[in-house]
Amino acid sequence: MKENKILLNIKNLQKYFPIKKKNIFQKEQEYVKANKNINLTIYEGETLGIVGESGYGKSTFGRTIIQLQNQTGGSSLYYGDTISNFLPKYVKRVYKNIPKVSKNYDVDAALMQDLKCKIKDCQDKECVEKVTEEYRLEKIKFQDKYYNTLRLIGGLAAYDSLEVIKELLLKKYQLEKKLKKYEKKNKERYEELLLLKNDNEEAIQKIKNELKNDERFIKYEEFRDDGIDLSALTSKEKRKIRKELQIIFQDPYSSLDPKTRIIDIIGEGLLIHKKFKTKYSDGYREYVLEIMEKCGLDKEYANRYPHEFSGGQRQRVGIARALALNPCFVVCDEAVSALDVSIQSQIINLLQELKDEHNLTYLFITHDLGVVRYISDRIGVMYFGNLVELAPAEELFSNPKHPYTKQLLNAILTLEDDEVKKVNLEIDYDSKDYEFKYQLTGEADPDWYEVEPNHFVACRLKNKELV
Ligand SMILES: Nc1ncnc2c1ncn2[C@@H]1O[C@H](COP(=O)(O)OP(=O)(O)OP(=O)(O)O)[C@@H](O)[C@H]1O
Repeated sequence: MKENKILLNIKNLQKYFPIKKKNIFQKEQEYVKANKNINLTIYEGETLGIVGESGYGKSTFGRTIIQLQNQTGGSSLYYGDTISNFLPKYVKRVYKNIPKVSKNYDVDAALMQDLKCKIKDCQDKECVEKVTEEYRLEKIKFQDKYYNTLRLIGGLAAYDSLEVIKELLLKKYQLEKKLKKYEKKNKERYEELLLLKNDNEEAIQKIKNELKNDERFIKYEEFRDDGIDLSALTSKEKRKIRKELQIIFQDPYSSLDPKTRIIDIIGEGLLIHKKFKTKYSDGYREYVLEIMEKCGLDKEYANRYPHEFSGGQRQRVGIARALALNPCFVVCDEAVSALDVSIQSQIINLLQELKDEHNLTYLFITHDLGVVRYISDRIGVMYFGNLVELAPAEELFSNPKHPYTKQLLNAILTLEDDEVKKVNLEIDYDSKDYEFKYQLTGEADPDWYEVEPNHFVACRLKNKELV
């Protein structure tokens, strides 16, 4: 792992799939809660493994982060690009709504505070649990409502006239947009706009200087964050950013179009993202052939069809397709699970080599604990749509804390004996500072507690002051 630069910061990620109503009288919409409330930071250059049994939401998580599926709650902040370069549309919307949203902020923040106090007033454990859960859910709603605003405007939220802030920031957005447009087309206009931008920046800075010692300014300024919220992008923007966020699928048989030649499968994204105009453009063929070679595919095979390849070779095609656009983040969704063991290790080695060469970051989803231990820097354990434990790979294997992680590791250790001894998850698993109240219904314990440095576990804290 390189010097710990954050690439993605995932906050309260939620993905619910609506279930078709059983009949016309059913009023309440029901959901499959595939990802419930996931919080996670992914660092540039790391391989983060995600393990858990089938159906616990691993694939959904991988696809939702890169917005192949729409996120139904929370934010996924991406730092591989900047707000001022990408200029997402939601930023304009947030600026427009500053006065409206801010009007309710203090009232809602006070309500949150009341709820927090209510926990302290509780007389029994049952009440504490109920109000804590209520607080947790309200906090997610609160963050969804306000955090994109606070991340973008920071301490400026403390200024008396939010109309002025709104106008200044909207102007900033528009100028940045125009600057991008004229950058290559019209040097004179570009210079003119640059002067206007400097004026605008000066005006904003003046307000910041005025507010510098204001308590509220300091408080709000801490929220400032340059991450792009992937979940707030439009479909078009999601497609645009997808070139940086790629996925390698499990099944090398079904994920490749049987009627398309290998060269066209690998090059398709290059044309979609306009890296080349057509497949006859100068350099296109050479570019694709070079990627093929890097991924261990003979250039001679460029015009062949997927069915002419073995499983391992097809997976190399899948990798070449994902890497053609030079992404920085790649989700490997059970990328080696369908392959024979000997081929598996070749593909894993290829992924490692490519990672070093291109400074990639991997989210490596698998149910294979041997593979995940070998390839990952850190591992997250998924249980019923929640991340229940996160730790450096060796730490997780040598010092698992969560009952489900223990069960998972216990299962591989005893599989060879043909007898899987499962830990009973329904027990209270006690320790000095934290406990697990785990039921097989899969509701997660609400606290995400750092039990050792970089080792997090979802549990309940006995003593809330520890947080
Ligand atoms: N498009 C969808 N529509 C409705 N439900 C879905 C959809 N995709 C996934 N699910 C449901 O979400 C839950 C999590 O599925 P997911 O595929 O993410 O799990 P997984 O841990 O990756 O399992 P596997 O290893 O078997 O793929 C499952 O209950 C699944 O049925």
